Amino acid sequence: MVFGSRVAVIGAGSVGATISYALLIQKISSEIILVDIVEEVVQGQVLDLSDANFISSTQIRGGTFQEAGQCDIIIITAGAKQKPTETRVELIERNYKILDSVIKSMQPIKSSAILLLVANPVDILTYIAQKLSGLPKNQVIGSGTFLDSARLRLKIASSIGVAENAVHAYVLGEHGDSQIIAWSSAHIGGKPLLDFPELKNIDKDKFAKEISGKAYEIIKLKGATYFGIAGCVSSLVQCIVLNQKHVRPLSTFIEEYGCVLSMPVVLGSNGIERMIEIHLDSDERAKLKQSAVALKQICDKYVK
Ligand SMILES: NC(=O)C1=CN([C@@H]2O[C@H](COP(=O)(O)OP(=O)(O)OC[C@H]3O[C@@H](n4cnc5c(N)ncnc54)[C@H](O)[C@@H]3O)[C@@H](O)[C@H]2O)C=CC1
Ligand SMILES: CC(=O)C(=O)O
Repeated sequence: MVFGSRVAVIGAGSVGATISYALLIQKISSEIILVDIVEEVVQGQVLDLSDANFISSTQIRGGTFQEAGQCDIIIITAGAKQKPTETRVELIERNYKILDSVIKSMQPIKSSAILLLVANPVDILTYIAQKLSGLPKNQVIGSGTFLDSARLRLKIASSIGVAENAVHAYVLGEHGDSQIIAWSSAHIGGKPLLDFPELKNIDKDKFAKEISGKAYEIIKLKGATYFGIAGCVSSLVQCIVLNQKHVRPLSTFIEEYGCVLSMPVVLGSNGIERMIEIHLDSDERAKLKQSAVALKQICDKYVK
């Protein structure tokens, strides 16, 4: 456990509770403070999660928005989730209002805090949180396409027969329907991914649809996704707390596009340290730009 690493989880629904459980198991934070507008939900989750306290050195309790604002890492999961067939972008009206009220209720936010957005549409909400929170942009991050990239690596790893962490491949852009797979830079052991016989003749569009459609598939079957994102977020918390400087595809402000999208970034204890300029071919670049223009139009409706 790293002494003094306090994490707030705002939103104690499926995603917030599962992230809290992953953090408990990870034993990296000193304390988790769970916050929700529905007090009974917080009480219930804390009682349930504290039954697992015997396997952890991390304490969990309910708290106020003000206390959350003073934590080292503030994870925002509060928000409506997609109904089957609903897109993430369609959540913006509801989740903008929730985010606005959460950020106002936490003010003044600790100046060194890292704000980690998870609620959807995560890229647009990250952009809005960068504007509303008053924190430097590198401290306001979205989980972005880290989860999509994990889905991609799993699928590739199982078709080639290597470990997932041997697959160097990213989903970039929107954590949503316009995301792109950066095929042109993807490799295993330095060999371009598409040179592997197992992948040489794949239908890239169909493959990409399976990755971007995985959340829809899970939501259709069980109503929500939460284990994958909890794994992603707890590993991001570890990276921040231990200043590990891993490279992850996260929602970050892209100067060139004037909006927030996922690109590979170096993550450390001060947040995003820098973006990695990944090679993209002209088709990938064009699709990314198209996605950025569409997202920026939505962002501009909410904050200038
Ligand atoms: N970025 C990603 O990869 C993923 C994002 N998500 C997103 O996470 C969000 C949460 O999903 P679930 O936990 O499944 O939903 P949920 O409905 O189980 O929980 C949402 C919680 O937010 C709370 N809430 C609403 N307004 C609030 C406010 N003003 N202050 C504090 N709490 C408030 C609700 O009371 C509820 O407990 C959704 O937007 C979902 O789309 C889900 C999975 C992956
Ligand atoms: C719900 C969501 O954003 C996901 O599982 O990718």
